[in-house]
Amino acid sequence: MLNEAKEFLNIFYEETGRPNNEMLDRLVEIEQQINKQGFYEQTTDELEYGAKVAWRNSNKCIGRLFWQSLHVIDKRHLRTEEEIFEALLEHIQFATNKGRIRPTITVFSPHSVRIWNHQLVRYAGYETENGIVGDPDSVTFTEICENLGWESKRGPFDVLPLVIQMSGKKPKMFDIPKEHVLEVPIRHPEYNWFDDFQLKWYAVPMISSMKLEVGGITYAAAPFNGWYMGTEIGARNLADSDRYNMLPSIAERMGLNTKSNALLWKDRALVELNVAVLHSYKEDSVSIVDHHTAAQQFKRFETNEKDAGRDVTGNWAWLIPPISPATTHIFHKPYDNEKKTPNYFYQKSPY
Ligand code: HEM
Ligand SMILES: N=C(Nc1cccc(CNC[C@@H]2CCCN2)c1)c1cccs1
Repeated sequence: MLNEAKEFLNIFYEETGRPNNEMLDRLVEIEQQINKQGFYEQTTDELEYGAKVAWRNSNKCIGRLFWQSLHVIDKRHLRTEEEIFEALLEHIQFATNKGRIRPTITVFSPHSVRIWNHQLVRYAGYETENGIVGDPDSVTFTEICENLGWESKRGPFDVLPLVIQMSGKKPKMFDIPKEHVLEVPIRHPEYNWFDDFQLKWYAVPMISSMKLEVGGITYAAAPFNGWYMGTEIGARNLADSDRYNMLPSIAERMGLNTKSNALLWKDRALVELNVAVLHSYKEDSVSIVDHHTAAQQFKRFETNEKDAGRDVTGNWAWLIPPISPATTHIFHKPYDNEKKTPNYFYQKSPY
């Protein structure tokens, strides 16, 4: 832990222009804390910078240009599930900001809290005798919520409750008041029949299942949000055959012959679904980025990093968008997938 603390302190002091002698004093303090208690407590400044650098080091993220503008909320002092629930509602409200989404992370006490949700807002999924209703990705977690007593409406877009567990205790479940959840109905700029699908999606993606690692300290509950790239919703969440599987129905309404692959009916339906997603979010003034703009922003990130004398690391397979990947510069170059810390990592499931 001391070595990881030293490595991080070097980055923190060097990149923020803090004096070297202060770093040495701080390192003595940290070494004493570790020798005495087996761990150390980071200052809010250290934590804030660490969370930003962790974003900068996230190899799968195309949105890293804005890494320095992350809002970091320090909630390490909270001790009860109720306080944590309140802090999560504050996060949702602050990040949503009536649609002008603010990239934000809330950091809770290391190792003592787990949030069982994959994302703070996500739709439930139900196995029924005639297929799955809602989001197939959520079926397992939905069953857990129902076993914990959650009353579900068994509809296609039911927002799941928050499940918060303090170490050593049973998890507690909290419904999110619906006025906290901003959603966007999906409509198409030209095809009026698109409304008949009654599709919608939530405005803000807030990942709550990953851990933040900074300077040897692991924060197992540190939910973070950005805004969506349109393809996440239009080319995966609503399109995948094992998600909302909308392509056949859209192609049908477009009058395409779905018997012949060569007519590219899937591709035409995909493009129109993505046009609809971007159109709907923009018309409702909810932040979103198309994959072409996102790739251009990522190019600027690469240039900035080079100018800062840092090597950019990345995971090519995740960085290319799922539609028209070869129309972006990313497709045409390799990326070094070296894992640096600070960073965000997967962690073992709490259930
Ligand atoms: C501001 C707008 C942002 C956009 C448009 C964006 C875009 C994306 C996209 C499209 C992915 C791939 C997700 C997938 O395919 O499932 C991704 C992954 C990721 N992003 Fe970003 N991002 C943004 C902000 C952030 C922020 C604020 C953080 C953390 C502070 C972050 C951390 C990550 C991480 C850790 C992954 C990899 C997730 C995994 O391994 O499953 N991103 N991002
Ligand atoms: N735009 C976003 N998308 C995003 C980022 C990280 C992780 C995810 C969810 N990825 C998991 C899904 C499910 C399997 C493959 N993709 C989405 C952001 C979410 C939080 C900050 S940015």
